[in-house]
Order: sequence, then C-alpha cells, then structure tokens
Amino acid sequence: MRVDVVSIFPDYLSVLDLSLVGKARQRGLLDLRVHDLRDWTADRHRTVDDTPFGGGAGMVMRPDVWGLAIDEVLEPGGQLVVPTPSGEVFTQRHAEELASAGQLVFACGRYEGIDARVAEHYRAAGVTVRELSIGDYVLNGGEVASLVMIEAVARLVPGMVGNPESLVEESHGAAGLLEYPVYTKPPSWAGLDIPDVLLSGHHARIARWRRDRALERTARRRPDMIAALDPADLDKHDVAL
Ligand SMILES: Nc1cc(-c2ccc3ccn(Cc4ccc(CN5CCCCC5)cc4)c3c2)n[nH]1
Repeated sequence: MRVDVVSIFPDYLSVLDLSLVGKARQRGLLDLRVHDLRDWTADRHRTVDDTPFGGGAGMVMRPDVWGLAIDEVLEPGGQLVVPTPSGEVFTQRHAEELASAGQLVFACGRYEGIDARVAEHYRAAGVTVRELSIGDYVLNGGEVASLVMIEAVARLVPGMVGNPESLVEESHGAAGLLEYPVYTKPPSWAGLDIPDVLLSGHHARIARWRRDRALERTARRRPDMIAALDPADLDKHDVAL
C-alpha cells in the first residue's frame, strides 16, 4: 500500500519512521511518502493561504496550490483523505475500508482549513474523497489526525502486525464490544490478585468471563455501543440482554 501525506509541516510526520510503521516501510509493506505543500507554490514567499471569502477570522488554504500537489501525488484509483473537524468520525470500520485501498493521499490542512472546492473538484472527477474527523475536539491542523489514521490503517495491512490474531479480538472488533481487562505476571501485585478463573486453564470459563467483562465495561462506558449491537450478535455472547 502506498500512503502519501501532503503538509506544510512535513517534519511532523517523521515519527512515522519509527516502530510499526517504520518497520513496515523497511519490509516494503508500506510505501510512505511525505511531501511539503510549499513545493507546489510559485511565488517567492511560497504562499499557501489567503483571506476567507465572506469574512471571518484566520486564513484559508488555497485550492490552486492543493490542486497542483494532489494532481501530482494521487495515483489512478487512489483515495483522498482530508482530516477535518467537520468530517465523519473515523472508526475501525473506516480503518478497515481504507486498508483495502491501493493508495491513500492525506491532505493535511492548517489555518482554518482547505478551500472546499478541493474536495468538491476531486469528487466530481470520480475520486473517493473521505473527509474524516478523529473526534469532537479541534486540533491545529490535519497532521496529528493523519498520524492516528495511518497507524490504525497500517496495522491492518497483512504482514504488519506480528500476531494477526491480536487484530481479531480487540476493542471495536467484530464483536462490537470494548475489550476485556488484561493481566500478566506477577499474579499478585500491590495487594491485588488476578481473577482466579484466569488461572483455571478452563478455556470455556475464561472465554465466558472475558465476554462478561467486555459486556459490563461496554454497558458502563459506552451504552451507545450496546444500543448499536445487532440482536443477532447477542447469541455470540450468549447473553439475553
Ligand atoms: N478531529 C479533528 C480534525 C481536526 C482538524 C483537521 C484539519 C484541520 C485544518 C485546520 N484545522 C484547524 C481548524 C479547523 C477548523 C476550525 C474552525 N472552523 C474554521 C472554518 C470556519 C468555521 C470554524 C478552526 C481550526 C484543522 C483541524 N481537528 N479535530
């Protein structure tokens, strides 16, 4: 999978050279390229922004500069991801969908955002454009949101994560529940012991205990996820709610 990131702060993305994503690049699983938007400016000041039509505070990023950058970077069939506070909230489902793309181009806005015609232009040209938020809070730009989404997508690329099984059971997985609590050695710490069932070696009981803890946790912290459960899935947890 090829991932391109366009930003006026390309160094912000250098953290991607570390750990999981860094290893994937070395192993050729991920072709990650970071670009400086200012490379597509033509003036001496390398201007990427201007005042907003209709007035209002701050500056807006120019469509012409973004158009030159995206035209050069986006491959046929590639998808455009535009982080924005006004987007659909990014979820594991989006990560799964994005992981099947041949190329993703992340357009990192700054200032008050990118001229709306950029997304409109590429949609009209038949490009899949996803305007995505990573949560209901306002960041200073799209770089951090892109890092979050790239990590969530990259770990789903086959061969990325050592133990693919760990991708199945996790929170926000197919079960639609939060994850159960996890424990490791020592069995007793700070006067706290781990639940006996986890020492029993009784796999069915352990699986049941984990399901129950996941349901409890989800009901307490994310009632919205309980409400969203498909009744057909409930028998997977063999619990009548
Ligand atoms: N999940 C999430 C993603 C982002 C994100 C993503 C991309 C950019 C690009 C710029 N910013 C900063 C920014 C965006 C919007 C405003 C308010 N808005 C401006 C237009 C007129 C109305 C009011 C203020 C500052 C970004 C912020 N934040 N949170």
